[in-house]
Order: sequence, then structure tokens, then C-alpha cells
Amino acid sequence: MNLTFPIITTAPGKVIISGEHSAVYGKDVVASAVKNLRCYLLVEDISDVDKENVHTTHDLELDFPDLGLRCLWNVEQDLGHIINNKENQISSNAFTIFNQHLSDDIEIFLKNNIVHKETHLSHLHHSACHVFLYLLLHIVPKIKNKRFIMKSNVPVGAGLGSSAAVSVCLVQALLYCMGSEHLSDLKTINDLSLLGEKCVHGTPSGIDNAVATYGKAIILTTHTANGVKMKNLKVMDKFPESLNMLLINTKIPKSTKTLVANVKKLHEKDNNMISSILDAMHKCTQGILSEFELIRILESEESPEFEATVNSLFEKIRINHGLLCSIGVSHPGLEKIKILSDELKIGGTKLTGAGGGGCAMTILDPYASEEKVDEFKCSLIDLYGYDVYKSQLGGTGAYLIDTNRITKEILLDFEKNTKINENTVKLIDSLIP
Ligand SMILES: Nc1ncnc2c1ncn2[C@@H]1O[C@H](COP(=O)(O)OP(=O)(O)O)[C@@H](O)[C@H]1O
Ligand SMILES: C[C@@](O)(CCOP(=O)(O)O)CC(=O)O
Ligand SMILES: [Mg+2]
Repeated sequence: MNLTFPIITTAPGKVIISGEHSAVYGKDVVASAVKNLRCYLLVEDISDVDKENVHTTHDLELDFPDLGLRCLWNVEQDLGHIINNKENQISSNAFTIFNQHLSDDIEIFLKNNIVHKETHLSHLHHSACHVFLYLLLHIVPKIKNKRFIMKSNVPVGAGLGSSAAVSVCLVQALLYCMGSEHLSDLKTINDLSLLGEKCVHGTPSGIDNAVATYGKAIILTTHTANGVKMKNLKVMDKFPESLNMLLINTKIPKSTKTLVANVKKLHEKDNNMISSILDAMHKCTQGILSEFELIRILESEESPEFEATVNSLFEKIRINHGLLCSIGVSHPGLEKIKILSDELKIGGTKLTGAGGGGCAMTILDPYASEEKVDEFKCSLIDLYGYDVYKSQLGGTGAYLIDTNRITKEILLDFEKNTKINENTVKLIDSLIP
């Protein structure tokens, strides 16, 4: 295989319609890719001129400008002790299994090599380096002379799956660097990106990386066969066309790791009570899916039955949010959105993703007036400074753009600018099927 560089890999963010947190405990979950939110990773060769310019002998560069993070490493000098340890070497029959030893060694390396202050940013840096090094050393430890520049339109830590989109982009790019024939094998990409999510928060359900890998909308269910838990992915054909959705970003920072750990503590403290809440969330997800199906059948004519089904959907979304609130994953900033949505009666609102800040979603009532919806949006923007997006659901999952399709314009924007340019996004997106 003739490997040419640069390449770009890209994957979408997601919105969880129902089932966040309960999914970690094997309950049903449904989520969709979001068309206008994607992550982009450029991988290119490091030239000798680049090295002379910074007077180093680095042969690996991580450049994550969204986090203000840049690391230059020399693979042999800095990471050789990790790579050469037999326990960190991944055999081909364990290629998609998480290696705790490797993850622990990376943790020690980062503790000794990255300046640690107890700030939100330094937690983000730590977690981003951990995921990057884990996937790199797991998939292609022999890598040399490559720069990885990651730029994303998925807001970081907002509940829209930025961590999973990052992992999926890294995995597909690393499979390319390895010269793997699994490069476009979505199952391998999905399995390996789950390992990246494990680095971020320990016990991922797999829904975020599945959506970032496969795109579209996905229902993830878990069943037990002979005592072994098995995950089943089902691509959902379509959402009802009569329903529009808003995504509201409070911009309140949160970490999925902390929220998942808090729910775990609660679950350990009162297993019975929390299990019942998780079961109720499972029923909510199943109910929401049935309402969607019925709405799709009924939506061509606005009958009383259609209206009743839409109301029943909103009821389940309300219950789902209440259940999430009861396990402590809401936030006063999210409740403000919920209250305003109830006051103006414009549809069903719930938090989405891990909660504790980040985003809420509102499915708009098709009978709500335009004025009320505008009042809702303007109040959120003007009163609280939130971002409001009209979300377009669906879209392509993991995708690789090869060297011949990367124009000078795209390359220059990646190399020179901190934030990805809107035109570059349009150019790249036009290359995605
Ligand atoms: N643009 C980005 N560049 C590099 N790393 C990123 C980027 N966006 C997200 N990440 C990674 O994802 C982590 C945030 O994940 P998480 O807490 O699960 O929030 P989210 O809800 O956005 O997935 C960050 O700590 C970092 O490791
Ligand atoms: C809380 C959880 O259900 C979703 C987390 O999503 P996000 O990282 O907040 O985008 C965790 C999971 O499913 O792995
Ligand atoms: Mg995440």
C-alpha cells in the first residue's frame, strides 16, 4: 500500500434523543448524528525544515488548537520505554481489546511530563493527550514523523459527543498510517474508538462512537446471551419530518467522566432505587421510539390522533428529563431552558449528553406559533447568553479524504489558522458523500 500524506479524517457530533446515562447500564439508547457539527483531523509529514525551525529532533506532533494544546515528542526518547514494554504490545487477536497496562503507563508518563494545575483546561489537555497517545501506541506504535492537527466544530464538553468524534477521527487516521486493510471497515473503527472513549470516561456505552462512526441515527440495545452482554446496533431509517429540533448550548463546562462517576456512586449507594430509575429511563426510550414511529405514519394528515401522539411524545421527554434530574445530572443553567420551554409551551425539552452543563434539546411542537418559538430562542440568547442552533439530524459517519483531494487552500488553513475557516469546512464537506 502506497501511503501518501496529507490526509484528512472527519466524523460527526451527535445528539442523544433518549437514554443517556442509563445506556451505561445497558439500557436502550437512541442518538443521531448532527449534520453541521463535525470534527476534522489532518495528518501530514513533519519536514526537516519544520524541525530546524523549532530546534528539536521531534518526530511526532500533536496540535489541538481548539484546546490551545501543542506537544512535540521524540517517539524513541519520550515513549520508547512504554513501547518496548512487552505488556504494552498489542497482539493481533487482542486488537480491539482495551489494554489497561498501556493506559496506566501513559497516565504515569503524562503525570511526569505535563504541568498540572487544577483547572478545567488542564483536565482537557490531560484527557486529550491520554486518548491520543493511547490510540497511537495501541494501533501504530512504530509511527514516525507525523503531525496531527485536530480542528472541530463540535463544542468541547457540551454533551454533543466531541470526545467520540475525536476518537473516531484518530482511529481512522491511525489505521491509514498503519497501512491497515481495515481502514474503511466501520466495525473496526467503531470498536477501536470505543477504546478512546474508555480513556475519557471509563465505562462508555458505545453510543457516541457508534454514531460518529456510522453516522445517521442509531438505536443501541444490549442483550445477554449465555451470561455475556452483547450490543446490537440498529440504524434508524428516519425521524418524523414534521418535528423540528433546537439544540441549546449553555456553554457551562462539564466533564462526562465526573458525571458518569457521580451516577455510579449513587447506584452503588442505593442499587435498588437507582436501578428502578434506570429501568424507567429504558421504558421512556422505548416509548419515545414507538411515538416516533406512530408520528411518521400519522404525519401526512394532521388528525386528532397525530396531535395526541405528539403530546404523548412530549410527556415522555418530560419524564426522561425528570429522571435525569433525579440522578443529579441536570444543572440550574439547564433547568432555565426547561422552565422557559414549559412556560411558553413550545414543545418537549430535556438535557442531552452527560448533562451537568452543556446542552439541552427541544423538540418543537408543530402547533406552537412562530412568535412563541422566536421568543424562546431570543430569551435564551439575550437573557442567558446561550447558543441556539436549529439542528439538522443525520449525515455521514467516519470518512477519509485522500491526498489528491486536499487542495492547497485547505492545507494552508489547517496549518496557519487556529480555528477552522467556514470556507474550508464547506470545501471539505463537499468532498463527503
Ligand atoms: N477539538 C478537540 N480537540 C482535541 N480534543 C478534543 C476536542 N474536542 C473534544 N476533545 C476531547 O474530548 C474530551 C471532552 O469529552 P467529554 O467530556 O466526553 O465531552 P463531550 O460531551 O463533548 O463528548 C476532551 O477532554 C478532549 O479529550
Ligand atoms: C452519559 C453518556 O450516556 C453520554 C455522554 O455523552 P457526552 O460525552 O456528554 O457527549 C455516557 C455514554 O453513553 O457513554
Ligand atoms: Mg464525550
